[in-house]
Amino acid sequence: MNVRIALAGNPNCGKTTLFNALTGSNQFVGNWPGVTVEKKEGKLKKHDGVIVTDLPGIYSLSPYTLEEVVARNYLIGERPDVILNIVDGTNLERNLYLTTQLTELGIPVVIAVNMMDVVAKNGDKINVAELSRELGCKIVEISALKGTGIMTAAEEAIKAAQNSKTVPMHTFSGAVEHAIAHIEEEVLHNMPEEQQRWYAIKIFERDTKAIESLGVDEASLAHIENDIVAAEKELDDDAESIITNERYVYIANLMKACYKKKNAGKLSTSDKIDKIVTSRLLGLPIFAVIMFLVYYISMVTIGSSATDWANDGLFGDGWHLFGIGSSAYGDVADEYGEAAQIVNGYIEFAGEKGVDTEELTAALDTESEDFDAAAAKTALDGFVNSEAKDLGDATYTVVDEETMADEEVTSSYDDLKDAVETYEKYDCTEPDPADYGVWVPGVPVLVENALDAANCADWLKGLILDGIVAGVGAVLGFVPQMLVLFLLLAFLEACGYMARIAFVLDRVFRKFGLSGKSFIPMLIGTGCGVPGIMASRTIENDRDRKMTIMTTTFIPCGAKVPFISMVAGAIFGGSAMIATSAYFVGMAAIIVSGIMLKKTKMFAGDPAPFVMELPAYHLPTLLNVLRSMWERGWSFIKKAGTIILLSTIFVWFTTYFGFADGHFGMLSEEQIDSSILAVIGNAIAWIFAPLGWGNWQAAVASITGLVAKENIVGTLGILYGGSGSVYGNLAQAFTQISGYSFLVFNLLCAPCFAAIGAIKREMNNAKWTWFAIGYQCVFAYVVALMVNQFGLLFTGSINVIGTIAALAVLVFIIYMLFKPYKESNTLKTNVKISA
Ligand SMILES: Nc1nc2c(ncn2[C@@H]2O[C@H](COP(=O)(O)OP(=O)(O)OP(=O)(O)O)[C@@H](O)[C@H]2O)c(=O)[nH]1
Ligand SMILES: [Mg+2]
Repeated sequence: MNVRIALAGNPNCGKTTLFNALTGSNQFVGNWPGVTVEKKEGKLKKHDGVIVTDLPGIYSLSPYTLEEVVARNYLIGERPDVILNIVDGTNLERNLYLTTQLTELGIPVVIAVNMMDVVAKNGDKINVAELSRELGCKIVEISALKGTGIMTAAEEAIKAAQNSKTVPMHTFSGAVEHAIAHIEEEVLHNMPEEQQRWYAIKIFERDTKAIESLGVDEASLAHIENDIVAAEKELDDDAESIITNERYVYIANLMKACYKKKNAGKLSTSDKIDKIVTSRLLGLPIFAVIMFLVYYISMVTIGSSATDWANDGLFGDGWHLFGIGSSAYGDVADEYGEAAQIVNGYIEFAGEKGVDTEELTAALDTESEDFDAAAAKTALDGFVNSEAKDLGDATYTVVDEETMADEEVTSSYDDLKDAVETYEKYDCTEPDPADYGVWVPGVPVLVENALDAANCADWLKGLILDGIVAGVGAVLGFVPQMLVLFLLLAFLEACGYMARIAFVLDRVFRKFGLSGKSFIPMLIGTGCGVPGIMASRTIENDRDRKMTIMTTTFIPCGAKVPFISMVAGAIFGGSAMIATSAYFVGMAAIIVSGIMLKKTKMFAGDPAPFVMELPAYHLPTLLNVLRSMWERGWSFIKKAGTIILLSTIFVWFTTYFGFADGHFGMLSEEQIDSSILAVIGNAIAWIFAPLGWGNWQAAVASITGLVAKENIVGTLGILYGGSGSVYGNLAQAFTQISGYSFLVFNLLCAPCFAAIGAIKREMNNAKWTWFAIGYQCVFAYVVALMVNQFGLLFTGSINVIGTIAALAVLVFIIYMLFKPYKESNTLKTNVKISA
């Protein structure tokens, strides 16, 4: 027995929630219309041979947007065995409009009235028995969220598929029915009887698609037209409006008979919240504050401490279990570190002054095999009591660990004596973190020990440690931060606030050629650009949609976050401003591109009205929020285990192998400049020289970023790993200006291959795809050029040609921004306005 159940209903009525509950799938659920944009199939739990299909939401069977076409084509073209019509019980009147159409298709229909938990809480009453009798189909009350009634609904659907027909109970007024009967007789008599009515009504509405698909001939059409015109005359309206209006009148009567609202006329809580949140005055400021909080919490407070743990602890030297002992150890380590710095500085200074310090240095070397604390103390005491006495103040250089900057320090003889005392207190040995609480070694340490124990070959050890662990670890280190970000976004989505933002932002977005609905693709794009680009399907207007596809990936996606954090940490001392500014740069890029592109011929067209329903606010379930957080986070982790792993292995091999000293082989740290990768990088680095970072490492990282943006971090991690910390080496390789230019370029340029694929699919046109990618790359290049050149200008090191080029670009952009443009006030295409 094979049964295909289709879940059909208005957007945001809970189809996907029900689908997940029935099939055990994990499809995305969000509290706004248009979450599902493709049909999804799943097997019904505990029932063999029953396939459930989740469809995008539709308001009617006359589709406006792309994803509505998907749903309609499935219902009409593939004809499922039964339709399970999900109806939002809190929005009965509007939802039943679709129901009246579904019952005409000649496919058995079972209605599931969803959100019954909310209906009950509001104290509203639905007379299900009466409604079922009026509509002619079985009705089940359910709550997809709580899981009540859902199996009953599915089982009723299976029963209906096997042995019942749904006969539309609703009839139109006499003249219309007369015309419909004629149409059925004239052109549809060859069709199975139950399917005739739906097509007859469509032909009555003069639906060109239906007429074309049936291939109705001219003569019959002319014949039918007489009946239609007669009905139009009698009812004094056009055919399509007659049908729409009569459906609404019918539903209004149904509602009177079957629905009792408890607090009729009063504002609901959602309405009250919306009065503030979407108000003209407060809407935008509230949005700004909430977004700031989201990024502050995830990037600065919780997120960054979690990320520090992951980077320095889990994928670093190690960490204290539960953090116990880490502050005690921190104090001790600081005390020892300061003392050691003075002691070493003094010895270095003495060496410069001609004192023979060789023996002393050897005695203090804790790495050496015959290190002995007592001997070290004796040697040091000897130094303090004789040679050091005559030296006076010592001046020496210290290298700052974070910034790698050199610093001149002067210490007196008394400082030395104090320092030596402290130093000897620790037996001239760096304190061991394991003495303070439970010390868990980091992954690299564990792996290194294991490899040493296994007597692993040097090159393999290098590949595993410097290649795989360093590269993949650098990416995974950012998982905690991203999970916090995704958690907060999932909450905002699920409670219903995101839909409000689309509404609030529409007033702003409209000014630069986008729709408020473009916000949702961009928002989803903060997680990953691929679903972000796909979400643009809900935008009705073709121009708005293309523009959204082109600009969505300007917003930093999850994969770009690690590299933004890396630039901020290494080059800008960990400033939170950098991460925040990346989102502003992304936003600004969208705005500027929108305004400029809108004025080109390609994007000229009709303005589109904003139509979107605002879902009721509700407190999301913890499970749903966690699920959506995990979905996004998991895809990030999965990528680290596959594509990023392969890329890091590739980067490692090409980094450590190459031609040096006349033969091909493995290179030492100092010879990296002759590696295969360096040769490739050097060949293209000149392109980026005007942007301030014409070094081969950065060029290579930008290229590997096209495979997956996480690779930028992994690649830089390997290329700048060498001796010293990655951050320190990066700080030396970039200035703040060139670092920011590097960030801006990689933020705005073409997205990863997966997202390019999504652009191609959604544009469905090679020319547009290339235009989009080309535009993104050129735009990224010129913005980075301006950052670098104007930055240099302000710091006084001018490059004449570069500055002129940057100025020319700036002038062009300003010209495009202020070039007069008038969007037509009238619509050029015909738009139907229905009730
Ligand atoms: N209170 C309550 N909320 C529900 C119920 N069913 C679904 N929801 C919520 O309604 C919102 C929309 O759910 P989805 O399953 O994404 O709706 P959909 O019909 O698939 O929406 P589209 O894919 O946009 O057409 C989510 O926030 C759900 O948590 C229910 O029975 N009770
Ligand atoms: Mg859905």
